[in-house]
Amino acid sequence: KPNITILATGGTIAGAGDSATKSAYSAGAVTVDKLISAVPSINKMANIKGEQISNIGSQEMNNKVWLKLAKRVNELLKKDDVDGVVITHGTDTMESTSYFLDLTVKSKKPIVFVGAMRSGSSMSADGPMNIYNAVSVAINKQSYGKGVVVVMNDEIHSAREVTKVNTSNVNAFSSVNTGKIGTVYYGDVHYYMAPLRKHTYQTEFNIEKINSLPRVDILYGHANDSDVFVKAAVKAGAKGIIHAGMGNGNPYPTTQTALANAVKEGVVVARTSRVGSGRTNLHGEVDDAKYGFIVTDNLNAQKARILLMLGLTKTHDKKELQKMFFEY
Ligand SMILES: NC(=O)C[C@H](N)C(=O)O
Repeated sequence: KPNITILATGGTIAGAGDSATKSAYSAGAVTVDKLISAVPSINKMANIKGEQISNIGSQEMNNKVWLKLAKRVNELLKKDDVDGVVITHGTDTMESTSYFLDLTVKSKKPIVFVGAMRSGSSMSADGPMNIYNAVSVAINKQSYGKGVVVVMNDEIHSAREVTKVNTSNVNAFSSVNTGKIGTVYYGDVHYYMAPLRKHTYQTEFNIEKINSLPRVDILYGHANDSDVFVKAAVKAGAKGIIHAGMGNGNPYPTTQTALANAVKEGVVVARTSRVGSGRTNLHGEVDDAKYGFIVTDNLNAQKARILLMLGLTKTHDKKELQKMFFEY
């Protein structure tokens, strides 16, 4: 039997409430052992070990946990007696943590994120089936070399592509630009696509000696916007700003001037879009060459933030950073 380690970080999948029919609950309430014992059938598929990394609602996710988790996964997957990992995680920031690991874990072995939209005490909790499916994906030979994947609601998504698209439905995840890469139905795994952008074993980012990450802020553009938040971000010490602009990443004029000034002060400004799908293209309505902006390709703001943080650990050269956005 393959050896799978389940690393628990918290989330609704580890949540508990007082009533099966009421919405109130606390995320990160039960430990990894309890999560594993709720799905005894996974012990028939694999030798399962559990580790607790954190026990938080994923809205509390932070750089410290990201670095701890990524370093631990790198360490585990180097071992001959670990064949893959499953990471239980809250759904609010699962798209960010999974992408962080996609860019920092150097292994071809399966790395599978899983969460739940209903807590363990809820009627028709989705966690146990999601965990069963996640372990099935982690032991599947076809999962090798596919980078970090997210398993939710019978679907397999690539970490780069997946985003949370619903606040409360069980069907809360979608890969809006490319579609899911596979399905998993009662443990029956089928892949249809593989990610082409660089990930995991192809990554140039090395976090082994890194204990903190550069500050990158996200600003959300809107009609009648202003320059105050750009100035505040620069003052707070941001090394990068992701601007989620209107349409094809368009900032409001006053905001655009402030962003151009931020570039002059050495801040890397990357344009993305608040639309939620599609590429933010260079030199559309914005003269990127003139202002010194770069673009995030089709990454949403929260994913672009991660790539820029990691990029800034290597270089401040805008050409090189722009290249990364076209490669990862
Ligand atoms: N469904 C969930 O997991 C939501 C929760 N707030 C979390 O992200 O931890």
